[in-house]
Amino acid sequence: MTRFGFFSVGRKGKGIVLNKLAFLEIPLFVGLDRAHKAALLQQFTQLSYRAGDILFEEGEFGDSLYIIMQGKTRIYLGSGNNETTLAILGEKEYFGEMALLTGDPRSASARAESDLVVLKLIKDSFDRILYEHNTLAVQFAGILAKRLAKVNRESSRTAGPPPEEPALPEPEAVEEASTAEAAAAVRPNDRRAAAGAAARSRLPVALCMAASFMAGALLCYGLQADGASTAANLWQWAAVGPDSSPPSSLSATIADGAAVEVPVAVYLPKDASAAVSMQRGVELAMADLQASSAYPRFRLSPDYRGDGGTEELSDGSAAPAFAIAASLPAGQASASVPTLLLDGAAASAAGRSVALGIAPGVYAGEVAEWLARQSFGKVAIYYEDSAAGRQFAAALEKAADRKGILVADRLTRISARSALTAVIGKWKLLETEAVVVYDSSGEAAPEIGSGLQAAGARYPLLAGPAVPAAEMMPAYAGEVYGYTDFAADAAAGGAAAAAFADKYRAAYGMAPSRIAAAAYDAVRLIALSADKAGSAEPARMVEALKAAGVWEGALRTYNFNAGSETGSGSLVRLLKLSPKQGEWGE
Ligand SMILES: Nc1ncnc2c1ncn2[C@@H]1O[C@@H]2COP(=O)(O)O[C@H]2[C@H]1O
Repeated sequence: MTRFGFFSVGRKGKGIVLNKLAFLEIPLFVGLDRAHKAALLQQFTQLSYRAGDILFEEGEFGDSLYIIMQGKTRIYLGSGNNETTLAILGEKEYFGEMALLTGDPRSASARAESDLVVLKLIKDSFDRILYEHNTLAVQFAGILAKRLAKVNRESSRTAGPPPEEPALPEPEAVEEASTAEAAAAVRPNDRRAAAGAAARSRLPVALCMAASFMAGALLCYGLQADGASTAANLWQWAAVGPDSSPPSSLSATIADGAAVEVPVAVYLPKDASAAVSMQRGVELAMADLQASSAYPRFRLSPDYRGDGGTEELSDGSAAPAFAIAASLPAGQASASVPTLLLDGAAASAAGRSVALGIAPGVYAGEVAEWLARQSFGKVAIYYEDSAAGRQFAAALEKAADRKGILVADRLTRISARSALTAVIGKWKLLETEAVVVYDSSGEAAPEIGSGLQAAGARYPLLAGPAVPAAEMMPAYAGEVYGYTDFAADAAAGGAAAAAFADKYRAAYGMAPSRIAAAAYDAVRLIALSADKAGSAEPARMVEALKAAGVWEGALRTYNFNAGSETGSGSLVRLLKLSPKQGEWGE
């Protein structure tokens, strides 16, 4: 099987002419007149595949919708002997819409079942078309309800009820219930009931899009949540046990006189500005260590590795005693090197890894509390395209649902300003009441804020865990709130946070970001661990770090002895930007 092995690619307008009549007959476009259909046609690209070619795989980032013009497509989960077919779709049917509507990764894989010709529509065009042609939302709702009902029917046949969930009704009753849910959804007051019904479906995450502009039709989506498995993978990796043996070159203990070298692998994130911030945090800490000669028996030697940590740890350079990574380095599932994760929860990073940040799930819980206190009934989430972002979005959706708040839209990556305009149009249609942003660079909220401003929308905007600099936000006339664990953001940090912020400003002429502070802390914590352990031997350093107790850092004050820092209610700070002064306050 080849991937993307299409044998001819029709260019816009050229190959499509052949399919013009067929295009006009696609049921999805039934509500559009001929002129609109003809205009729409220009947005599509025609592609051809051979039988067996894979169009995309489960879990991938999805940026296109496909309509089948000729042939068949198999939609399936798993691979090899574990492959399960969800559907075989034929001419004039479409697939790939879920990732576009939710921003989640592909919920299933798609393979050409026969030689195949499809029309492909990229996300920007999809968002715009959905916004411009409301009737399409109703078509999507219809197909979606059918797919969901079929999945429900089949899963109730093949599996018993999952643990801790109410038993499903019989297959026929499920279909009725789906119809009832759809009917309930048409009455605006029952939208929450419908959202609850979707959330109770067998699929772990449900998304309901209220398209209230058209007779209150509601799209209820049942989707495979990726958040849970991402989190499981993350912590499985983080929980690499103390029994994995350290690199032999590191069993060095202190020799008389000379400082012991502690090689540190620094995995820079893919995002360029975050990578610069992280590197600066490391450099500042190194300079501080040298200047203060705080731990004279040890000399840290950072070794930068790029590309989001996808390089192998054992790539020929000195085996590191410790690693620092923004978040889970991909492909490091069995790393035996202890790692300080700048994101994630201290409580969840077991074994040899220690996370410095607050877990995205903890943020999500606090944000849901706040949303409930403000009496918001329906919100949209924009989250960064990372494991932490996905965890946050999934956890917020769950926590919000428990409080009767509907997450009307959940998306990641807005590729262009025009796409943002379309997204805001969608939020308006969905009657979103607030927008929650999860972004560790602090750059997304100002972007979204200025988009909202331009569109004349004034949703309260909640931004974190890196809150944007106050001076980046005043263009937005709506209310802006921040949530963070970064003491400097919260302007309530201790002496360590203030001293770090001063040093950073002096060195680089700007305020430090959250990731810079976390990287600064990470380097100092590694030096402290070696000093406490009296050794550069990884296992001993980890033990020493975990017994370090309360330690005031630049990012925040950590409690390494606490065992669990989650849910204490005091870890996450909520701030409000006062529009007149352009300042954050608690
Ligand atoms: N149970 C199903 N029946 C039919 N199509 C499905 C089913 N589940 C997923 N799909 C389609 O497969 C696609 C996989 O990628 P997306 O999640 O973007 O969008 C998905 C739907 O278009």
